[in-house]
Amino acid sequence: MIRFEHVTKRYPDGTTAVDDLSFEVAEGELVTLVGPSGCGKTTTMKMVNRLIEPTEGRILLDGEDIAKLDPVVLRRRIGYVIQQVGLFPHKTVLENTATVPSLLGWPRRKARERATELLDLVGLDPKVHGDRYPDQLSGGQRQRVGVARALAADPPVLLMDEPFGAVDPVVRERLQAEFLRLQSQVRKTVLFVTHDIEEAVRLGDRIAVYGNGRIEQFDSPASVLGAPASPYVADFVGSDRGLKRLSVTPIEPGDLVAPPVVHLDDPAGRAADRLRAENAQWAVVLDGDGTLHGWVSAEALTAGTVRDHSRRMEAWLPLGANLKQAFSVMLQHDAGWIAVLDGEGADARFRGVLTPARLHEALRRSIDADARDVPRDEVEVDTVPSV
Ligand SMILES: Nc1ncnc2c1ncn2[C@@H]1O[C@H](COP(=O)(O)OP(=O)(O)OP(=O)(O)O)[C@@H](O)[C@H]1O
Repeated sequence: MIRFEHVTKRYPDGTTAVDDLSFEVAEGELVTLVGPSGCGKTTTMKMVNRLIEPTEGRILLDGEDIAKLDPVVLRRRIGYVIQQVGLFPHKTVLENTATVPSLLGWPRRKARERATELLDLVGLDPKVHGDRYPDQLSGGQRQRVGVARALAADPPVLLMDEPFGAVDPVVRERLQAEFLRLQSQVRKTVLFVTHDIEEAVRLGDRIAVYGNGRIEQFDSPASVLGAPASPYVADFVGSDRGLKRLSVTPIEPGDLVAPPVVHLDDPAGRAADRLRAENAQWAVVLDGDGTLHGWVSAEALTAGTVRDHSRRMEAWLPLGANLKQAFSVMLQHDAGWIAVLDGEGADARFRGVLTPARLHEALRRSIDADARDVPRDEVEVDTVPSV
């Protein structure tokens, strides 16, 4: 979709901002460009919409050399979001959002309808915020309008230059989560510049780690964190990269253990026998239809049915949630394990449980799997015996 071929940018004063860059962004992919200040990220991005022209090399958009396209026509295919947002102060939020469709000559009503739809999509209520002016919005809301405006003409490509850089960390996290949700719906091809490695790993399908005009590593977030290509990258991602990697490592079926399972209406005596036979202290309790109800301890199973003794289990996640969420849920519920289901709906089935030891093992196996380029369930790691 976007292809850089040996692109170099030298500014007139002799600064080489980008040096012989070659990489490709696939259709619908979100690539984050991350690196310290001044390493060439913004220059890279601005060459895509021709705010800056390369000195050497070429950039292809859908196979077409962008140097041969009219810049105005080119920019219609590219949404652009920057940190300073750049909303027109004398125009309402709705008018700001409708800017590009209006420029493209859409009928006024259609442009406003589209703007209304977009505001909704980025989490702003058009009825509440649509008629306000930019200075009547919070920083986070202004950023949302910036994203809505960039998406208004439905361009296939989005360029985002530190779009969430100016808001506080809490708002920033929320905007990132909302943007991920939005991207899963609209599937744009996105180049996203940030100097924040946490943001880069959270948002990127792949990350380009920049160092002085060159890409030092271009890889999945898990690989960049698990197997940095050079001491420079290792230093940039930080010594706590194992911890950061938790957030990009999903829970897989092979990570789960299968504890004894009993049903709500089982007689307590029979359930107690099962647990004794399996030498287990507790069991997972399922409803009649196989959905998760909770858990029961072996010693509680005295008389009646399992229902009389079982406790509700709030500590659960769906498969595919990441290990950081798993750890966080364990801490939040002070739980020694969490249940893992095959989805989030009311009919989600119980798949197994994740324990702290298995969580650690999953992390180690995923690092090993990336280093050896094999699927995670093919990796064996030595398990530290429990004490
Ligand atoms: N117009 C210009 N003339 C000369 N040098 C420039 C110009 N614009 C940028 N540079 C230099 O090119 C290099 C790359 O700049 P660029 O803005 O691409 O970096 P960046 O990685 O986006 O940095 P930041 O994170 O601080 O925005 C820097 O050394 C910068 O000083």
